[in-house]
This record gives sequence, C-alpha cells and structure tokens, in this order.
Amino acid sequence: MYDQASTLRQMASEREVTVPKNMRVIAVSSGKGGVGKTSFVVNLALALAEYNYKVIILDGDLGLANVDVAFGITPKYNIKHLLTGEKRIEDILYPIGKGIKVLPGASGMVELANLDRGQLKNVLVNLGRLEKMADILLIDTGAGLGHTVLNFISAADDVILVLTPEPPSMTDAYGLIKSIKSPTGKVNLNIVVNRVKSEEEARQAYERLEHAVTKFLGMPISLLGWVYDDPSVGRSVMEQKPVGLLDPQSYAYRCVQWIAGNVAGVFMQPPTQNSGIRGFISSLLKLK
Ligand SMILES: Nc1ncnc2c1ncn2[C@@H]1O[C@H](COP(=O)(O)OP(=O)(O)OP(=O)(O)O)[C@@H](O)[C@H]1O
Repeated sequence: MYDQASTLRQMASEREVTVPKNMRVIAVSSGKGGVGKTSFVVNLALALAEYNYKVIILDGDLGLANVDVAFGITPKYNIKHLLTGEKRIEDILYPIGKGIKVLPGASGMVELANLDRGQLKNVLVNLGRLEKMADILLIDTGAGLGHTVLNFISAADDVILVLTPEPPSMTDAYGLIKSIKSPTGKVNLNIVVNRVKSEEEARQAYERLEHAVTKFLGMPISLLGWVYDDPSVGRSVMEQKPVGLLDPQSYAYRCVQWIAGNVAGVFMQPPTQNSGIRGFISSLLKLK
C-alpha cells in the first residue's frame, strides 16, 4: 500500500500529467446530512457558470449519486469505470449544459489503493486531462466525519462548509472542523449558512461558530454568505431541477448568485498559482 501511494505521488508529479493552467478545487461539505449541501453545490455550479467559469462537479457522496438526482440525470458511467480502465474521463463526464459537467462518483474511489502501476498511470493521465476542461472542480463531499470526506476537505484548495442555524447542524459543523487535518496545515474554510430567515439569523449563527472555532481550535474561518429558507428549493428537489433553472428569480438562487460572486472574488483574485488537479491528487495521496 505504501509503495503504491508513493508511486502514485511520483506519477502525479510527472511531466506527462502536467498541463498549462491549474483548476481550482473546491470541496463543499457539511457536518450533518440534509442541510442542503447538494442543492447548494448544483446551484453554485450554475451561478459560477454565469461568470463564465467552466465547472466540473464531482459527486463525492460515494455511491449515493445525489448530484445526479438533483439534476434529474442518470449517467451510464461513473468514476469506477475510469478506475477499472473501461472508460476514459471524456466518456464519464456528463454534460449538463452551460459549461457544467458532472463526474459521477462511485464507491470505487477507495479502490485507488489496489490498482497496479499501469492502471494508476491511466487514472492519473485521465484525471490530469480534467485540468484543460474546466476552471473549477466542485466536489460534493458527502456529509460527516468519514475518511473520504476529510481527505477531500484536506486536499482541496478551498472548503465551503454548509450548515443551518439549528443546534445539531452547528455542533456537527464544529466537530467536522475539529477533525480536519491538512498536510500543509492550511485550510481555507468558508461558511455558508443555509435556510435562514434573515441576515441577522445567519450572522448570529456564524458568529457562534466562529467564536468556538477561534477560541478552542485556533483556526481561521470566514463567512462566505447565506441562503434564505425558500419553498422553491423544496419544489426544485421534487422536480429534480436545480432552483437556478426552475426559478432563477427565487430568493434562494439570488443568494447563491451572490455567493458565486464572492467565490469569484474571494477565491479567484488575486490570481494565484493553484496546485491544480495534480496537487489535489498528490495531497489526497499523502493523506492515505
Ligand atoms: N434554502 C433552502 N430552503 C428550503 N429548503 C431547503 C433549502 N436548502 C435545502 N432545502 C431542503 O433540504 C432538503 C435537503 O437538501 P439536500 O438534499 O440538498 O441536502 P444535503 O445536505 O445534500 O443532504 P445529504 O447530506 O442527505 O446529501 C431538501 O429537501 C431541500 O428541499
């Protein structure tokens, strides 16, 4: 296992998978399930597309395929077909339109450790090609303190933690932050408060969390924005169409558009040299 991990790391840094520009890897996570993370991810992708960003969404909620359900799509292939060498990355990516593509996840992600050198090379060369296809890789990590969730968070350039003002969501968000271990010791942690009735409610929830995180964990976090509790989100879930497509004028989507503006400003300027998908994969492997 150790040998495979070091081989992978070496391969990830090889020239053959280098590409001219580096994409930004953003992990979207939550301490607790059901707080609206997947709805947020799909709408954030739509809102970022309005800023002309090309976005790939990786459904990292392995095996549960929530992103597929949110878009009402049923992709034939997923990342497991890439790992087994049956398909190329281009065959797996599912185009949604507006410059957005979905990379369907699968429980096969954990099989990365059991691939032989030829298979590993194939996977890395394929993933390296993502870099040319999009500006942002948005990962819906799944909820909770699972190994995969924490690894995605730790390896990403930026993390967006979605929570609601309800006490269990706040407590679980704190628990998740406490469990993050980054190889660089740096995690760019941004909070989105979902399902709020007012700006005041959002700010109060954020300040409670910030107080605890700064006092007990000594970690910097920032407030990226909030999303109003809006019945149009519930309707969009039922219709399997993101609210950004179903009701783009809704309060909820307008909040997400504003957050996308913050993502563009906060994460994209000044221009930084991101480590890109190669760096992301290398970090992921260091965490094994
Ligand atoms: N801003 C909002 N206003 C009203 N309802 C919302 C809002 N955001 C999410 N919801 C509702 O919360 C429910 C859960 O949303 P979603 O599936 O996106 O959560 P999740 O955190 O991804 O869940 P899981 O962890 O189970 O994947 C949905 O029924 C959705 O309608």
